[in-house]
Amino acid sequence: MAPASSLSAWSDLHSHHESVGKNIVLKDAFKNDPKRFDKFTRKITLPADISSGSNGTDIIFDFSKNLITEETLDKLVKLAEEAGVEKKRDAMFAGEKINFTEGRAVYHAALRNVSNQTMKVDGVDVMNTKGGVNDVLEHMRVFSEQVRSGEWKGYTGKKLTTIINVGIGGSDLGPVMVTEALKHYGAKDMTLHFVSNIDGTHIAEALANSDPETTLFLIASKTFTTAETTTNANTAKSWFLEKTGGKGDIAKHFVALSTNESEVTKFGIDAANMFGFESWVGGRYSVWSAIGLSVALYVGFDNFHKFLAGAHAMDQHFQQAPLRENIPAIGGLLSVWYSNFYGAQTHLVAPFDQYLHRFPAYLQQLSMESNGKTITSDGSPAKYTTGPILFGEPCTNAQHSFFQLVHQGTKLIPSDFILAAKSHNPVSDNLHQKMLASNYLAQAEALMVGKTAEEVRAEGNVPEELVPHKVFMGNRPTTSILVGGAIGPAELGALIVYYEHLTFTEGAVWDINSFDQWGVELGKVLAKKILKEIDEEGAGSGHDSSTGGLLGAFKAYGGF
Ligand SMILES: O=P(O)(O)OC[C@H]1O[C@H](O)[C@H](O)[C@@H](O)[C@@H]1O
Repeated sequence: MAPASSLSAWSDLHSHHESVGKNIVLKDAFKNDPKRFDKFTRKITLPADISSGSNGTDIIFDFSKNLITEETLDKLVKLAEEAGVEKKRDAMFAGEKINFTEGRAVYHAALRNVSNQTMKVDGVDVMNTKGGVNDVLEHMRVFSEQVRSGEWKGYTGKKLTTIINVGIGGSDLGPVMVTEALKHYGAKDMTLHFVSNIDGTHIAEALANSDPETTLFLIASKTFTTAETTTNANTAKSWFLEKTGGKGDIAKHFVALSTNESEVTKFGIDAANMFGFESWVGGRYSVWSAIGLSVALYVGFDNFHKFLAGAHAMDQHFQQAPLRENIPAIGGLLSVWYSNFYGAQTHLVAPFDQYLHRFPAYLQQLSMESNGKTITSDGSPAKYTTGPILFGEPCTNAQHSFFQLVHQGTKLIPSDFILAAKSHNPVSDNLHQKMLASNYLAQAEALMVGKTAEEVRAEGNVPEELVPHKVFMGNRPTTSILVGGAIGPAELGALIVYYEHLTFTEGAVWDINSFDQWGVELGKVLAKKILKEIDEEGAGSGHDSSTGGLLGAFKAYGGF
């Protein structure tokens, strides 16, 4: 494929931005077109049997507060067509090796293919082959039901009620985010810990309150070679063997979620207690795989299955809807519009939902590890900016910290706001929910309409020198996502996949490989060298004076 900037739709969008885009005044656009909301809102309805309520949940994506006209959308769709977004999407769903730097298919959609359509990689049916998607799901179902019911017992015959997931990156962020988001559905007698950091504090704190007789360790690592995870896992194993006086049965208390059977067995976990997946599942897309075992244990397999089914519904939408109606494709194209034509550098995601408090952290890996790339498909550097800096925090908290910059700073920050119409906790007669919703609506409105100097003056009693400080420029774009019910497993699955395919669309337009992550390697290699040097005499070798100086100081102060 060609670099995006060589496409004719790209230059066309540049002229369109000059003549139309930069002159759009959103509040006027709404005044002039009473149908703007309808024109730019898209909806997906989840099947009733997987939705959180008794009817199928609608999820509304209101794109109308974005800096677009109908013509802009047409031109963005044209860009997607010229960039081959649909072709690339179809290649992904056909199991082609679109991860071209690693020679791998990108097939996480197979993990949530609950309608069991035929999906093949290299001619092999990945759904029904031995050890394939359906076999692993069945293994997860049986195991999670045994643990939850107490049929699976620890070495002294007790039920396992503490789950410690040891993993990092995609082997951590998905499970953490999803178990937090679905806490309402979680087993009340279960305590979960997620140990990711190599900082010994993380594992120490998790072990401090855990009882080896009732603790289950999930060692989650696609490669089973990640330094943090193998080190934390070994520390956990030593703790377990020491606390049980060597009587503890590893087979009852340790399972592995991995693609690497030989490393798993070397670690001492029986292959029978390994939940596998394939190399075509990228780490940041692995919560749908065996890596999601903590989710299945916590919320139960039926709910895990609904989570997959909600994701599948969004996959089907992405595969089938024409680009102009395609929700994730529109999300991705808007991101390109702001990044490449308005010079926006960031993307804010603010869930108005406490259960989604780790959602932005999860999306950081999804977005930035996927599209934080410079090199295009022909090996040359992109002549345009790529992946935005994604950040966020739940609201209303974020309003009281960094929203100042979003409202009055010098940067354009396209923002997504997410709200569920129904709360799982409608306390105080829904007062909290109504206040939450009023903020969700008010923030998007305030960012859009702003406040002029005349309006500030009209409020009266404002000294003239304060007027400019109280002006809000407005015209700041937001996408409002409204879940027409409560966020249950299926709704969450669909929301995640919206962002997955939004990220896919961006990468497809930018002509980069969204599925490798070479950028994380250099630091790992240097850390290995320095680790050795900490145990050797001196302050290492071949370093710049800053690194060498700090290494020496660390050794002196730390007593190494
Ligand atoms: O699951 P693992 O093989 O242990 O990998 C864990 C993580 O580490 C790597 O450095 C990658 O950047 C991530 O994409 C991955 O999710």
